Amino acid sequence: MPDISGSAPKGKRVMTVKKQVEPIWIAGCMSGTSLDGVDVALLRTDGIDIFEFGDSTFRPYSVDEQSLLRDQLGLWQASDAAVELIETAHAEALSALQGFEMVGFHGQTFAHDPRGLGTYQAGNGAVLAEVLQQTVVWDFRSNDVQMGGQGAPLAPFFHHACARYIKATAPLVFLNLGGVGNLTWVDPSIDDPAQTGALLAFDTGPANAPINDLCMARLGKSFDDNGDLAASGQVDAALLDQFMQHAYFMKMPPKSLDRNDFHDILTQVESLSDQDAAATLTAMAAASVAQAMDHCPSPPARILVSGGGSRNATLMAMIAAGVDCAVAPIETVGLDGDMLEAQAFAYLAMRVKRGLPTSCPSTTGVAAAIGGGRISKPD
Ligand SMILES: Nc1ncnc2c1ncn2[C@@H]1O[C@H](COP(=O)(O)OP(=O)(O)OP(=O)(O)O)[C@@H](O)[C@H]1O
Ligand SMILES: CC(=O)N[C@H]1[C@@H]2OC[C@@H](O2)[C@@H](O)[C@@H]1O[C@H](C)C(=O)O
Repeated sequence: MPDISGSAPKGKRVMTVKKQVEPIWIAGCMSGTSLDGVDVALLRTDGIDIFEFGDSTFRPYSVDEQSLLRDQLGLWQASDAAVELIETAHAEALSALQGFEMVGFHGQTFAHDPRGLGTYQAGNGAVLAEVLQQTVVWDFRSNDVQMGGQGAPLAPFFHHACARYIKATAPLVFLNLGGVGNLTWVDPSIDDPAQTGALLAFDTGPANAPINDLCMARLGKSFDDNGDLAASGQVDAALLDQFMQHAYFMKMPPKSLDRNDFHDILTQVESLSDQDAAATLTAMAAASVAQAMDHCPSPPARILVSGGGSRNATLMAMIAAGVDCAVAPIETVGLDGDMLEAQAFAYLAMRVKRGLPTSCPSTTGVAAAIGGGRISKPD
C-alpha cells in the first residue's frame, strides 16, 4: 500500500504519494586504494534510510597478492591474474557472511582520470553473480564519468543517510582517511541528498598512501603504526609550504584524486631522515584536511573520522590542531569506521536497484543528479 501523506493549506487538498519499498539486507564490498584487503559489510536499507547494520568481515590480501595488485596501479586493463584474484577474494569474503539477498560490488580501482580516460574498477560483477548465485550491483562510477562527473566520491549519499541515522541536527563533516583523504559536508536538515545545499564532497589530498609508500620503501613496513615514526620526527616547514601551493588545493570542489596523484612528494622528502620524512608527509595529509575546511559551505559542528588513518594518533592530532571544531573517530557515534565504505556500497546498490540517484553536482560535479551501476543476475 502506498503511504499517502502531506499537509496542505485549509480548503486545498494536496497529496504526496511516497512509494514504500521493503528494506532488504545487502552485502556491500570495498577493496580500497591502500590494497590491504576486501571489506564486506551487511546493511538493511530501502536505499533511503538505514534500518540496521549487520555483520562484517575482512579478507586481507597476502604480501604476494598485494604486490600483484600494486603492479596494476595506473593500468586501464589489469592482468587476468589480478582480476581473478579480486573476484576470488570477494567471493571468499562474501561466503563468510549469510542472510543477504543482494551484493554491492565496488571492485578495485586501478586507474582514475575522469578528465581524460575515465575510471577503472577491476572485477566483473557478472562473474561474481554466477559464482555466488546472487544479484550483484556493480560498475557504480562509469555512468557518472560519462555524464561529465568525477565518478568519485560516491560515499556522500550514504554519509547523508548516516547523519540522519545518528540524528545529527547541525552540519557535520565525514572525513575518510584511506590511501587518499576524502570528506563529505552534510546538512542533515535537508531530507533529500540530491537537493542543492544538502551535500558537498571532494577528495582532500593524499592521506595514508604516501606514508605507507615511505614506510615500505625505507623500513619494509606497510604503514606507520599509530603514527609513532612521524611523532618522533620534525616537520620540514619549507616542504610543507611548497606542498600547500599545489594547484589542487585552490581548485573549487567537486574534485577527486587518483592514489598516486601526489606521488612526487615522496621524492621531495628523499633527503630527510625516516622520522622527519614521516612527520612531513603526515603534516601534508593533515594540512590538506585543514585547507579543505575553507571549501565547506559553513563551518561544521564536528568532524567524524573513518578509515585506517583514524588509528594514526599523530595524523589525528595534527588534524585537530589545524581545524576549529571537534575531531573524533566515527566510532564515538556508534558507527564502524572500517566498514563505512563497504556499507556505502550496500546502500548505493539499493539506490541503483530503485533507480534513485547516487551522485549529484555537489558530490561529483555531474551536471544533474543521476544514478548508475549495472545489475547482474545469475543465469
Ligand atoms: N594502527 C594504525 N596506525 C596507523 N595507520 C594505520 C593503522 N591502521 C591502519 N592504518 C592506515 O590505514 C590504511 C588503511 O586504511 P583504509 O582501509 O581506510 O584504506 P582504503 O579503504 O584501502 O583506502 P581508500 O579509502 O582510499 O580506498 C593502512 O594502509 C594504513 O596506512
Ligand atoms: C576512484 C576511486 O576509487 N576513488 C576512491 C578513493 O578512495 C578514497 C577516495 O579515493 C574516494 O574518492 C573513492 O572512494 C570512496 C569510497 C568514494 O567513492 O566515496
